[in-house]
Amino acid sequence: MAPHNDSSPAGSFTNGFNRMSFQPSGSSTLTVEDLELGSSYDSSAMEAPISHVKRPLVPGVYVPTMCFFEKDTEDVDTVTIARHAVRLARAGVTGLATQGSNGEAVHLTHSERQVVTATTRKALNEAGFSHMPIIVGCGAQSTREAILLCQQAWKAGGDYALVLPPSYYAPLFAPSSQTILEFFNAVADASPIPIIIYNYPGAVNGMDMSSDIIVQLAQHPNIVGVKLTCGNTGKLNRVAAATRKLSKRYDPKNPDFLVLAGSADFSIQALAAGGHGILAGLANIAPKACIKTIELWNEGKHAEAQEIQDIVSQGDWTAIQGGVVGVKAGLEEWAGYGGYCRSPLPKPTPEQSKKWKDGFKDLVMLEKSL
Ligand SMILES: N[C@@H](CC=O)C(=O)O
Repeated sequence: MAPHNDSSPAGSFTNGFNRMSFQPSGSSTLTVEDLELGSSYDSSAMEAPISHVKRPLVPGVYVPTMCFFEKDTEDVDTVTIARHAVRLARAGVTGLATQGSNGEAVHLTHSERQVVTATTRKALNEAGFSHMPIIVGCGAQSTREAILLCQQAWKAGGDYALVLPPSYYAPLFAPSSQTILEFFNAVADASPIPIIIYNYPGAVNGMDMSSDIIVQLAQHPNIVGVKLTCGNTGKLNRVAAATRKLSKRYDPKNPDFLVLAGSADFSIQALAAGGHGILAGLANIAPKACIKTIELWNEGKHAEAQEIQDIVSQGDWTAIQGGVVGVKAGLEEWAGYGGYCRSPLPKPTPEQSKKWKDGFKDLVMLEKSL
């Protein structure tokens, strides 16, 4: 059994149930020509060589970062992307995820996705956070495109791939069917970076993967975690328990298979059920509050953790209702940056912006006090 932070070379970046080698080592460089983006982008992030070092996936708070756009042109705003990544890192989060739901991946071309990831990697490295892992959303409708996204994520400096099941043709197969099993196994076989399963029924035509299929997939040597946005803590408990048992030498500080709550509003519930942390959009607004909730729980200060969780859950209700538009409006109102989502997502009216601002107020006050 090899935990993630063992001293193996950057060629065996896998879970410990069944060790195999996938991760190519060395370095890669993206070029503007590769990306065919034109001249409006800051090319420095793409042209810096990206060295692929091993960044362990440990328990904690992971943030699916927002993607930012220039107000007039809707071009990717690399300056704000870099600034936001560094702000989160300085707040103490464990890792970042680009191209999650909050990162508007569905609004980006493949090239733009690489720009966002490379910009984030470069910003973290330059600010002294070169150890911090980046997870990259790589879900796609075909197995072939998902593999391509994993390869591009690796090339742009991503360490792990967050993969949703395909869903457009969902009526043709069940969420826990052989088709889904084969999809994840094929992507994991071919991906140069380890896979984290993303179970988010709301984003994929209602497809809700069962604990049985997740545990089965967890035994693939290149599948190393799950983000459960389904909010089902019973499922989370079953997956955490089964993967713990599968582990030959379970280390809670460095588990072979990381089980993450997909929303901040069930952080302590997930920890109580054997989970290892969160990968949650609300941490864009209040990273310290999310971290504090988990720290207090892990220190056994359950009443204090519950108090903070109460505020976090209320804030998350605003994020859930406002979605990516509301979270961006909250950032703009409280942190002075954020801007708008890419079209066709609507720009909030002044009344809506005030509503989202007020909805995050208690959470932001808590955040500022930490
Ligand atoms: N509510 C979720 C949305 C996606 O998983 C989050 O907090 O990130």
